[in-house]
Amino acid sequence: MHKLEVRNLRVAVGGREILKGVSLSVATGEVVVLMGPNGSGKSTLFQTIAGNPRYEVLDGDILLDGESIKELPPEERFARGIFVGFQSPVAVPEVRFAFLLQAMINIRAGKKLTDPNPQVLAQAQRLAAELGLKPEVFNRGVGAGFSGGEFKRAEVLQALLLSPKFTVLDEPDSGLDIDGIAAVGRAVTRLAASGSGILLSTHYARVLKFIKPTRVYVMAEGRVVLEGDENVIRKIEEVGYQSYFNEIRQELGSAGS
Ligand SMILES: Nc1ncnc2c1ncn2[C@@H]1O[C@H](COP(=O)(O)OP(=O)(O)OP(=O)(O)O)[C@@H](O)[C@H]1O
Repeated sequence: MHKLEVRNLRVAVGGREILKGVSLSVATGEVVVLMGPNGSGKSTLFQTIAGNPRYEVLDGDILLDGESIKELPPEERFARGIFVGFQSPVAVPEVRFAFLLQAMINIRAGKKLTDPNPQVLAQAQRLAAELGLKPEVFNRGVGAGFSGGEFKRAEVLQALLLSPKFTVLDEPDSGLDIDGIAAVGRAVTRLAASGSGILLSTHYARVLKFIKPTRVYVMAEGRVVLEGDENVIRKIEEVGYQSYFNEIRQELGSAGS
């Protein structure tokens, strides 16, 4: 078993402290869901896990199997098995999507870059069909003219092809049609069953139709304020964040009085 752990992480962006001591963990085979109101810091956490240099770690740590990775460059984190799919993926139209897929496989295997090999392409085509992606995307530039939904599906395809130790997905269900949500949900479940540890953020309880979370964390204002199971997601869907937070405050208040 492998473990990815975020420990008391404080992170600043553009000189402003956004994460104010976040702790959470995910083990291989788990599906961990991260929720939280807009602006609570979920994407900041994911960017920091990926190693985006614009996100300055002020304190705390990110540990892979107990070893700090917070000083490692993004490509080294990736090579060690951490795949991060972003909320708004970046297009790189100059690079063919098929080439990117082969490059990822080679980097993970510690090999030099090569042209796409036929087996990889065949596997990618099968996965694309499952995810409802048109096969022509492989000959297009990365993200070149991709719709929002195609971008999300393409990110999940990369994860399925790589079978990373950890798959970190920022709102993989946003911008997808119903079939897309189902396809991505099935893919996430399959990734976890094959041993990848999943950390994903979402705003919607509809994901529960397709995934069974091991654990749910809720962030607010740069902190993890709640940890629980899928009932937390149902409650948020039912009453919204602020009412839920108020309810908890009241319960804590009456317990303390
Ligand atoms: N580059 C930046 N410069 C300054 N502030 C930033 C920057 N990036 C993010 N922030 C701020 O950090 C806070 C957290 O943003 P983040 O995108 O991490 O939230 P989120 O929980 O992912 O939100 P959402 O659910 O809307 O995607 C927000 O107040 C945002 O404005």
